[in-house]
Amino acid sequence: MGNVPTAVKHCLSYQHLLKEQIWIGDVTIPEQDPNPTGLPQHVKIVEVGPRDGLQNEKEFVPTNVKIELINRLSEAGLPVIEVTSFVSSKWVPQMSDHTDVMRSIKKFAGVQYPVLTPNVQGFHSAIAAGAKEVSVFGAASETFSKKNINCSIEESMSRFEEVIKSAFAMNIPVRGYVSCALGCPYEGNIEASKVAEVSKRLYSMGCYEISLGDTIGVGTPGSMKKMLEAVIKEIPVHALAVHCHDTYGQALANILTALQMGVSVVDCAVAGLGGCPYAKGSTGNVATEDVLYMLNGLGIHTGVNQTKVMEAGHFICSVLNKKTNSKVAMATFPL
Ligand SMILES: CC(C)(COP(=O)([O-])OP(=O)([O-])OC[C@H]1O[C@@H](n2cnc3c(N)ncnc32)[C@H](O)[C@@H]1OP(=O)([O-])[O-])[C@@H](O)C(=O)NCCC(=O)NCCSC(=O)C[C@@](C)(O)CC(=O)[O-]
Repeated sequence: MGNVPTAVKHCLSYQHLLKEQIWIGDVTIPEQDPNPTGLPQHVKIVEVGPRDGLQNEKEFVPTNVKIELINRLSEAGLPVIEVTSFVSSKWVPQMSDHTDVMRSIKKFAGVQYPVLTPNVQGFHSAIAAGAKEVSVFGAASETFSKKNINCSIEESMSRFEEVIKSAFAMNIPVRGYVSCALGCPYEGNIEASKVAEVSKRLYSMGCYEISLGDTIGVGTPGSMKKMLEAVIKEIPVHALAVHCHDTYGQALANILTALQMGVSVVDCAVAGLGGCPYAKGSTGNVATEDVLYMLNGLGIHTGVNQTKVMEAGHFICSVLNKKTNSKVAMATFPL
Protein backbone atom coordinates (compact mmCIF):
# COMPACT_ATOMS: atom_id res chain seq x y z
CA MET A 1 0.00 0.00 0.00
CA GLY A 2 3.06 2.25 -0.37
CA ASN A 3 2.45 5.75 0.99
CA VAL A 4 -1.17 5.21 2.00
CA PRO A 5 -1.73 6.76 5.46
CA THR A 6 -2.33 4.31 8.32
CA ALA A 7 -5.96 5.29 8.72
CA VAL A 8 -6.65 4.65 5.04
CA LYS A 9 -4.92 1.27 5.20
CA HIS A 10 -7.15 0.48 8.16
CA CYS A 11 -10.22 1.20 6.04
CA LEU A 12 -8.87 -0.65 3.02
CA SER A 13 -8.66 -3.79 5.11
CA TYR A 14 -12.47 -3.70 5.13
CA GLN A 15 -12.84 -4.23 1.38
CA HIS A 16 -14.52 -7.56 2.06
CA LEU A 17 -17.36 -5.66 3.76
CA LEU A 18 -17.99 -3.03 1.12
CA LYS A 19 -17.56 -2.99 -2.65
CA GLU A 20 -16.45 0.62 -2.61
CA GLN A 21 -14.71 2.24 0.30
CA ILE A 22 -14.45 5.97 0.85
CA TRP A 23 -12.35 7.09 3.75
CA ILE A 24 -13.78 10.09 5.53
CA GLY A 25 -12.42 9.87 9.01
CA ASP A 26 -9.37 8.85 10.97
CA VAL A 27 -10.50 5.74 12.81
CA THR A 28 -6.93 4.96 13.84
CA ILE A 29 -6.31 7.39 16.65
CA PRO A 30 -2.85 8.95 16.62
CA GLU A 31 -0.59 8.30 19.59
CA GLN A 32 -1.41 10.66 22.45
CA ASP A 33 -0.13 11.36 25.89
CA PRO A 34 -1.84 8.78 28.09
CA ASN A 35 -4.60 10.14 30.28
CA PRO A 36 -4.18 13.77 29.21
CA THR A 37 -7.22 15.03 31.11
CA GLY A 38 -7.04 13.31 34.48
CA LEU A 39 -9.78 10.85 33.46
CA PRO A 40 -9.65 7.17 34.52
CA GLN A 41 -6.76 5.32 32.84
CA HIS A 42 -8.84 2.20 32.27
CA VAL A 43 -12.56 1.89 31.54
CA LYS A 44 -14.50 -1.37 31.75
CA ILE A 45 -16.93 -1.71 28.87
CA VAL A 46 -20.09 -3.71 29.60
CA GLU A 47 -21.55 -4.83 26.29
CA VAL A 48 -25.33 -5.10 26.56
CA GLY A 49 -26.16 -5.45 22.84
CA PRO A 50 -27.22 -9.12 22.85
CA ARG A 51 -29.73 -8.40 25.65
CA ASP A 52 -30.75 -4.73 25.70
CA GLY A 53 -29.98 -4.35 22.00
CA LEU A 54 -32.09 -7.27 20.81
CA GLN A 55 -34.91 -7.53 23.38
CA ASN A 56 -36.97 -4.95 21.53
CA GLU A 57 -36.65 -6.47 18.04
CA LYS A 58 -40.13 -7.25 16.69
CA GLU A 59 -39.09 -10.23 14.55
CA PHE A 60 -37.58 -13.12 16.47
CA VAL A 61 -33.81 -13.07 15.98
CA PRO A 62 -32.74 -16.68 15.37
CA THR A 63 -30.88 -18.24 18.29
CA ASN A 64 -27.84 -19.09 16.16
CA VAL A 65 -27.53 -15.41 15.19
CA LYS A 66 -27.55 -14.35 18.84
CA ILE A 67 -24.89 -16.96 19.59
CA GLU A 68 -22.73 -15.86 16.65
CA LEU A 69 -23.02 -12.22 17.74
CA ILE A 70 -21.95 -13.02 21.30
CA ASN A 71 -19.02 -15.15 20.09
CA ARG A 72 -17.84 -12.30 17.85
CA LEU A 73 -18.10 -9.85 20.75
CA SER A 74 -16.06 -12.21 22.93
CA GLU A 75 -13.41 -12.35 20.21
CA ALA A 76 -13.29 -8.54 20.26
CA GLY A 77 -11.96 -8.66 23.82
CA LEU A 78 -15.00 -7.26 25.61
CA PRO A 79 -14.60 -8.07 29.30
CA VAL A 80 -18.34 -8.28 30.10
CA ILE A 81 -21.12 -9.32 27.72
CA GLU A 82 -24.71 -9.34 28.94
CA VAL A 83 -26.07 -12.37 27.18
CA THR A 84 -29.85 -12.61 27.69
CA SER A 85 -32.56 -12.31 30.33
CA PHE A 86 -34.43 -14.97 32.25
CA VAL A 87 -37.73 -13.11 32.22
CA SER A 88 -41.22 -14.22 31.27
CA SER A 89 -41.42 -15.08 27.56
CA LYS A 90 -44.97 -13.69 27.61
CA TRP A 91 -43.50 -10.30 28.55
CA VAL A 92 -40.39 -10.36 26.35
CA PRO A 93 -40.72 -13.10 23.70
CA GLN A 94 -37.40 -12.14 22.08
CA MET A 95 -35.50 -13.50 25.11
CA SER A 96 -37.42 -16.81 25.25
CA ASP A 97 -34.39 -18.73 23.93
CA HIS A 98 -32.33 -17.66 26.97
CA THR A 99 -31.39 -21.21 28.00
CA ASP A 100 -30.17 -22.23 24.52
CA VAL A 101 -28.21 -19.00 24.10
CA MET A 102 -26.59 -19.27 27.52
CA ARG A 103 -25.68 -22.92 27.01
CA SER A 104 -24.35 -22.58 23.46
CA ILE A 105 -22.11 -19.51 23.48
CA LYS A 106 -18.36 -20.02 23.67
CA LYS A 107 -17.22 -18.97 27.13
CA PHE A 108 -13.91 -17.15 26.82
CA ALA A 109 -11.56 -17.25 29.80
CA GLY A 110 -11.70 -14.03 31.77
CA VAL A 111 -14.96 -12.82 30.18
CA GLN A 112 -18.06 -12.38 32.34
CA TYR A 113 -21.43 -13.34 30.83
CA PRO A 114 -24.13 -11.91 33.14
CA VAL A 115 -27.87 -12.37 32.55
CA LEU A 116 -30.91 -10.50 33.85
CA THR A 117 -32.98 -12.19 36.56
CA PRO A 118 -36.03 -10.31 37.91
CA ASN A 119 -36.89 -12.89 40.59
CA VAL A 120 -35.81 -16.24 42.08
CA GLN A 121 -37.64 -18.15 39.37
CA GLY A 122 -35.46 -16.44 36.76
CA PHE A 123 -32.40 -16.87 38.96
CA HIS A 124 -32.81 -20.65 39.23
CA SER A 125 -33.42 -20.98 35.48
CA ALA A 126 -30.30 -18.91 34.80
CA ILE A 127 -28.16 -21.05 37.09
CA ALA A 128 -29.52 -24.24 35.50
CA ALA A 129 -28.47 -22.83 32.13
CA GLY A 130 -24.93 -22.23 33.39
CA ALA A 131 -24.99 -18.53 34.36
CA LYS A 132 -22.14 -17.51 36.67
CA GLU A 133 -23.30 -13.92 37.22
CA VAL A 134 -26.74 -12.30 37.33
CA SER A 135 -28.24 -8.82 37.39
CA VAL A 136 -31.35 -7.58 39.12
CA PHE A 137 -33.09 -4.59 37.60
CA GLY A 138 -35.04 -2.02 39.55
CA ALA A 139 -36.13 1.53 38.88
CA ALA A 140 -36.21 4.94 40.53
CA SER A 141 -39.74 5.45 39.16
CA GLU A 142 -42.79 3.70 40.68
CA THR A 143 -44.71 3.73 37.41
CA PHE A 144 -41.81 2.33 35.39
CA SER A 145 -41.28 -0.41 37.98
CA LYS A 146 -44.92 -1.48 37.66
CA LYS A 147 -44.87 -1.39 33.86
CA ASN A 148 -41.53 -3.16 33.56
CA ILE A 149 -41.59 -5.84 36.24
CA ASN A 150 -45.20 -5.67 37.43
CA CYS A 151 -44.50 -4.62 41.01
CA SER A 152 -43.78 -1.56 43.15
CA ILE A 153 -40.23 -0.48 44.00
CA GLU A 154 -40.73 -1.84 47.53
CA GLU A 155 -41.92 -5.24 46.26
CA SER A 156 -39.03 -5.34 43.79
CA MET A 157 -36.55 -4.85 46.65
CA SER A 158 -37.96 -7.93 48.45
CA ARG A 159 -37.68 -9.95 45.24
CA PHE A 160 -34.11 -8.79 44.67
CA GLU A 161 -33.18 -9.57 48.25
CA GLU A 162 -34.31 -13.18 47.68
CA VAL A 163 -32.28 -13.35 44.44
CA ILE A 164 -29.20 -11.90 46.12
CA LYS A 165 -29.47 -14.31 49.10
CA SER A 166 -29.74 -17.29 46.74
CA ALA A 167 -26.88 -15.96 44.63
CA PHE A 168 -24.57 -15.40 47.59
CA ALA A 169 -25.22 -18.92 48.83
CA MET A 170 -23.73 -20.06 45.51
CA ASN A 171 -20.96 -17.44 45.28
CA ILE A 172 -22.68 -15.81 42.30
CA PRO A 173 -21.99 -12.07 41.96
CA VAL A 174 -24.99 -9.79 41.42
CA ARG A 175 -25.09 -6.51 39.53
CA GLY A 176 -27.93 -4.04 40.08
CA TYR A 177 -29.62 -1.72 37.60
CA VAL A 178 -31.53 1.43 38.43
CA SER A 179 -33.70 2.51 35.49
CA CYS A 180 -35.02 6.03 34.93
CA ALA A 181 -32.02 7.56 36.67
CA LEU A 182 -32.34 10.68 34.50
CA GLY A 183 -36.04 10.63 33.66
CA CYS A 184 -39.06 8.39 33.27
CA PRO A 185 -41.31 7.91 30.24
CA TYR A 186 -44.38 8.06 32.55
CA GLU A 187 -43.39 10.37 35.41
CA GLY A 188 -40.96 12.72 33.68
CA ASN A 189 -38.33 14.17 35.99
CA ILE A 190 -36.99 11.84 38.68
CA GLU A 191 -35.38 13.29 41.79
CA ALA A 192 -31.66 12.54 42.12
CA SER A 193 -32.33 11.70 45.80
CA LYS A 194 -34.68 8.88 44.72
CA VAL A 195 -32.01 7.44 42.40
CA ALA A 196 -29.51 7.61 45.26
CA GLU A 197 -31.96 5.91 47.65
CA VAL A 198 -32.72 2.96 45.34
CA SER A 199 -29.04 2.62 44.39
CA LYS A 200 -28.01 2.57 48.03
CA ARG A 201 -30.54 -0.15 48.84
CA LEU A 202 -29.27 -2.38 46.04
CA TYR A 203 -25.65 -1.74 47.00
CA SER A 204 -26.37 -2.43 50.69
CA MET A 205 -28.06 -5.71 49.76
CA GLY A 206 -24.80 -6.79 48.12
CA CYS A 207 -24.85 -5.76 44.46
CA TYR A 208 -21.18 -5.28 43.58
CA GLU A 209 -21.94 -2.67 40.92
CA ILE A 210 -24.87 -0.33 40.31
CA SER A 211 -25.62 0.58 36.72
CA LEU A 212 -27.47 3.90 36.45
CA GLY A 213 -29.78 3.74 33.46
CA ASP A 214 -30.83 6.74 31.40
CA THR A 215 -33.54 4.44 30.08
CA ILE A 216 -35.03 6.87 27.58
CA GLY A 217 -31.93 8.93 26.86
CA VAL A 218 -33.27 12.26 28.10
CA GLY A 219 -30.32 13.15 30.33
CA THR A 220 -27.81 15.93 29.71
CA PRO A 221 -24.37 16.49 31.22
CA GLY A 222 -26.11 18.81 33.71
CA SER A 223 -28.61 16.23 34.96
CA MET A 224 -25.97 13.47 34.89
CA LYS A 225 -23.70 15.55 37.13
CA LYS A 226 -26.50 16.37 39.56
CA MET A 227 -27.65 12.75 39.77
CA LEU A 228 -24.11 11.38 40.22
CA GLU A 229 -23.35 13.93 42.94
CA ALA A 230 -26.30 12.53 44.91
CA VAL A 231 -25.42 8.88 44.27
CA ILE A 232 -21.69 9.25 45.00
CA LYS A 233 -22.61 10.50 48.48
CA GLU A 234 -24.08 7.03 49.16
CA ILE A 235 -21.97 4.62 47.09
CA PRO A 236 -18.25 4.52 46.25
CA VAL A 237 -17.75 5.77 42.71
CA HIS A 238 -15.77 2.66 41.73
CA ALA A 239 -18.99 0.64 42.21
CA LEU A 240 -20.96 2.73 39.70
CA ALA A 241 -21.62 2.26 35.99
CA VAL A 242 -23.51 4.44 33.55
CA HIS A 243 -25.97 3.01 31.05
CA CYS A 244 -26.88 5.70 28.55
CA HIS A 245 -29.43 5.50 25.77
CA ASP A 246 -28.90 8.02 22.98
CA THR A 247 -32.42 9.22 22.16
CA TYR A 248 -31.49 12.91 22.38
CA GLY A 249 -27.90 12.49 21.18
CA GLN A 250 -26.47 13.26 24.62
CA ALA A 251 -25.02 9.87 25.50
CA LEU A 252 -21.32 10.52 24.79
CA ALA A 253 -21.43 13.89 26.55
CA ASN A 254 -23.15 12.25 29.52
CA ILE A 255 -20.55 9.47 29.63
CA LEU A 256 -17.71 11.97 29.51
CA THR A 257 -19.30 13.83 32.42
CA ALA A 258 -19.47 10.57 34.37
CA LEU A 259 -15.82 9.78 33.59
CA GLN A 260 -14.83 13.24 34.80
CA MET A 261 -16.58 12.43 38.07
CA GLY A 262 -14.60 9.19 38.46
CA VAL A 263 -16.95 6.58 36.97
CA SER A 264 -14.97 3.95 35.07
CA VAL A 265 -17.62 1.43 33.95
CA VAL A 266 -19.68 2.15 30.83
CA ASP A 267 -22.53 0.06 29.40
CA CYS A 268 -23.06 0.21 25.64
CA ALA A 269 -24.47 -1.83 22.77
CA VAL A 270 -22.79 -2.79 19.53
CA ALA A 271 -24.20 -0.75 16.61
CA GLY A 272 -26.29 1.23 19.11
CA LEU A 273 -28.96 -1.45 18.92
CA GLY A 274 -32.00 -1.49 21.12
CA GLY A 275 -34.42 0.35 23.29
CA CYS A 276 -36.73 -0.67 26.09
CA PRO A 277 -40.07 -2.42 25.43
CA TYR A 278 -41.73 -0.37 28.20
CA ALA A 279 -40.31 3.00 27.21
CA LYS A 280 -41.92 4.00 23.92
CA GLY A 281 -39.75 6.15 21.66
CA SER A 282 -36.50 5.36 23.42
CA THR A 283 -33.70 4.53 21.04
CA GLY A 284 -30.82 2.19 21.60
CA ASN A 285 -27.93 2.33 23.95
CA VAL A 286 -24.96 4.42 22.98
CA ALA A 287 -22.99 2.47 20.35
CA THR A 288 -19.98 0.54 21.66
CA GLU A 289 -18.00 1.62 18.58
CA ASP A 290 -18.59 5.31 19.39
CA VAL A 291 -17.65 4.91 23.05
CA LEU A 292 -14.45 3.10 22.06
CA TYR A 293 -13.58 5.83 19.55
CA MET A 294 -13.98 8.48 22.25
CA LEU A 295 -12.04 6.52 24.86
CA ASN A 296 -9.23 5.71 22.39
CA GLY A 297 -9.06 9.40 21.55
CA LEU A 298 -8.67 10.21 25.23
CA GLY A 299 -5.88 7.65 25.60
CA ILE A 300 -8.04 5.55 27.95
CA HIS A 301 -7.35 1.81 27.89
CA THR A 302 -10.21 -0.68 27.43
CA GLY A 303 -8.53 -3.80 26.06
CA VAL A 304 -11.24 -3.98 23.38
CA ASN A 305 -10.52 -4.29 19.67
CA GLN A 306 -12.61 -1.58 17.98
CA THR A 307 -12.20 -3.16 14.53
CA LYS A 308 -13.64 -6.47 15.71
CA VAL A 309 -16.55 -4.70 17.43
CA MET A 310 -17.30 -2.92 14.15
CA GLU A 311 -17.24 -6.25 12.33
CA ALA A 312 -19.69 -7.68 14.89
CA GLY A 313 -21.88 -4.60 14.39
CA HIS A 314 -21.76 -5.04 10.63
CA PHE A 315 -22.73 -8.70 11.06
CA ILE A 316 -25.79 -8.04 13.23
CA CYS A 317 -26.99 -5.08 11.17
CA SER A 318 -26.75 -7.17 7.98
CA VAL A 319 -28.80 -9.96 9.53
CA LEU A 320 -31.41 -7.55 10.92
CA ASN A 321 -31.37 -5.58 7.66
CA LYS A 322 -30.88 -2.40 9.70
CA LYS A 323 -28.62 0.59 9.49
CA THR A 324 -26.13 0.92 12.29
CA ASN A 325 -26.72 3.66 14.88
CA SER A 326 -22.97 4.02 15.36
CA LYS A 327 -21.63 7.26 13.93
CA VAL A 328 -18.15 5.72 13.83
CA ALA A 329 -19.36 2.68 11.88
CA MET A 330 -21.27 4.96 9.48
CA ALA A 331 -18.15 7.05 8.92
CA THR A 332 -16.02 3.99 8.42
CA PHE A 333 -18.41 2.10 6.12
CA PRO A 334 -20.45 4.81 4.36
CA LEU A 335 -23.37 3.18 2.47
C1 LIG B 1 -40.83 -9.89 36.28
C2 LIG B 1 -41.97 -10.63 35.61
C3 LIG B 1 -41.57 -12.05 35.35
C4 LIG B 1 -43.14 -10.59 36.58
O1 LIG B 1 -44.29 -11.01 35.87
P1 LIG B 1 -45.63 -11.40 36.62
O2 LIG B 1 -46.64 -11.74 35.58
O3 LIG B 1 -45.95 -10.36 37.62
O4 LIG B 1 -45.11 -12.71 37.38
P2 LIG B 1 -45.82 -13.73 38.31
O5 LIG B 1 -44.85 -14.06 39.41
O6 LIG B 1 -47.20 -13.29 38.70
O7 LIG B 1 -45.98 -15.01 37.36
C5 LIG B 1 -46.81 -14.98 36.23
C6 LIG B 1 -46.27 -15.94 35.19
O8 LIG B 1 -44.95 -15.54 34.80
C7 LIG B 1 -44.05 -16.62 35.02
N1 LIG B 1 -42.77 -16.09 35.45
C8 LIG B 1 -42.50 -15.37 36.56
N2 LIG B 1 -41.21 -15.08 36.61
C9 LIG B 1 -40.65 -15.62 35.54
C10 LIG B 1 -39.32 -15.67 35.04
N3 LIG B 1 -38.31 -15.05 35.69
N4 LIG B 1 -39.07 -16.31 33.90
C11 LIG B 1 -40.07 -16.93 33.23
N5 LIG B 1 -41.36 -16.92 33.63
C12 LIG B 1 -41.63 -16.28 34.79
C13 LIG B 1 -44.72 -17.48 36.08
O9 LIG B 1 -44.25 -18.81 35.99
C14 LIG B 1 -46.17 -17.38 35.68
O10 LIG B 1 -46.38 -18.22 34.56
P3 LIG B 1 -47.83 -18.86 34.25
O11 LIG B 1 -48.16 -19.62 35.50
O12 LIG B 1 -48.76 -17.69 34.02
O13 LIG B 1 -47.59 -19.69 33.02
C15 LIG B 1 -42.39 -9.94 34.29
O14 LIG B 1 -42.87 -8.68 34.57
C16 LIG B 1 -41.27 -9.86 33.30
O15 LIG B 1 -40.77 -10.85 32.80
N6 LIG B 1 -40.90 -8.64 32.93
C17 LIG B 1 -39.86 -8.46 31.90
C18 LIG B 1 -39.18 -7.18 32.11
C19 LIG B 1 -38.05 -6.99 31.14
O16 LIG B 1 -37.38 -7.93 30.72
N7 LIG B 1 -37.81 -5.72 30.80
C20 LIG B 1 -36.71 -5.34 29.97
C21 LIG B 1 -35.41 -5.37 30.73
S1 LIG B 1 -35.17 -3.97 31.82
C22 LIG B 1 -34.42 -2.83 30.83
O17 LIG B 1 -34.31 -3.02 29.65
C23 LIG B 1 -33.78 -1.63 31.47
C24 LIG B 1 -32.27 -1.75 31.60
C25 LIG B 1 -31.87 -2.92 32.52
O18 LIG B 1 -31.68 -2.02 30.34
C26 LIG B 1 -31.67 -0.45 32.16
C27 LIG B 1 -32.20 0.82 31.54
O19 LIG B 1 -31.98 1.06 30.32
O20 LIG B 1 -32.83 1.57 32.26
